Amino acid sequence: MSLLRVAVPNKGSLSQSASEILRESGYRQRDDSKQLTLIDDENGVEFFYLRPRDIALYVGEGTLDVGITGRDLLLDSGAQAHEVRSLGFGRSRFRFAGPAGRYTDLAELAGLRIATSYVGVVGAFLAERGIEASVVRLDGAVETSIQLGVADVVADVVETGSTLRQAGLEVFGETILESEAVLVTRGGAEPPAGFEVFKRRLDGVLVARSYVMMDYDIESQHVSAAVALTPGIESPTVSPLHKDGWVAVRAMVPRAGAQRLMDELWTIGARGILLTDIHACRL
Ligand SMILES: Nc1ncnc2c1ncn2[C@@H]1O[C@H](COP(=O)(O)OP(=O)(O)OP(=O)(O)O)[C@@H](O)[C@H]1O
Ligand SMILES: O=P(O)(O)OC[C@H]1O[C@H](OP(=O)(O)OP(=O)(O)O)[C@H](O)[C@@H]1O
Ligand SMILES: [Mg+2]
Repeated sequence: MSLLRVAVPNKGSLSQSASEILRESGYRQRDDSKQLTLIDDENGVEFFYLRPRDIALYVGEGTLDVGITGRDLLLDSGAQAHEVRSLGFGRSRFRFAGPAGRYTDLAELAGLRIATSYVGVVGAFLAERGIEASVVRLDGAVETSIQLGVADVVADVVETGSTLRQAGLEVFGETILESEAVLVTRGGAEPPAGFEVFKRRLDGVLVARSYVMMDYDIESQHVSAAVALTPGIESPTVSPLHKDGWVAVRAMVPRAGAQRLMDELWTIGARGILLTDIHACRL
């Protein structure tokens, strides 16, 4: 059987979380950050640890079947790879920034020097708006380029904003793009063998991360009100209790807001309300 070839970020912000979700999905992952490839025979997958910036290119060329990278890096690459689903980690925004208080509107970019590591994203944005500006390509630490006189503004990934603040810079104009880690495959091609199982495993972990299992007991007369609050994914399980007139209800509920839901259930008479983590699932 041929192995599914999967690209995983070897360094940077996405690397650890990418390996984590793969581990939770039941795949082997490297223990040594210098390891370049790893074969997980039992699961029919070979992992290639690559720079996240290069991953869309390998997948777009069809050299590798699937990759985990950032949406911003995928768009920047211009590769023939496409986003299959977002993975919920490595969230950031791509923004323009300049000296605090200097600029307010992206129309002011005309004629300026813009430092960035994302030449593709910035070039496409300027072309779309018909703004003429020069782009200075840097590998990293772009925030320092203004102070050093090689650029007037920067376009970069912003997460907490603390790097910008430290450099005395401030974002201006609207957000260019919202990024997070994404799963990519080759655009327009048939999904490779083994991909459906791989994707279903990751989907299972993502659902398990965003849902919890809720159990409670309630008098039968209140069960429809309670079930309206906890409809579950398909439908909640309602089982009889030994105590007459009472039932036990079990349903998956979104993790966010689960505490509020417990308060509401209590108010309508539910008791013995329990929340438990789900580790994986297939829905
Ligand atoms: N705080 C962050 N800084 C940089 N990139 C981030 C951050 N949070 C999420 N990301 C995402 O990580 C990807 C950048 O990958 P990259 O390999 O450049 O990592 P990095 O965190 O910049 O690490 P390094 O600069 O050490 O290589 C992008 O998709 C970006 O949106
Ligand atoms: O908004 P923040 O939370 O401060 O994060 C954003 C900063 O983090 C990244 O830099 P990184 O540490 O990857 O260094 P680099 O510029 O050398 O890539 C990114 O390029 C920003 O500079
Ligand atoms: Mg970086």
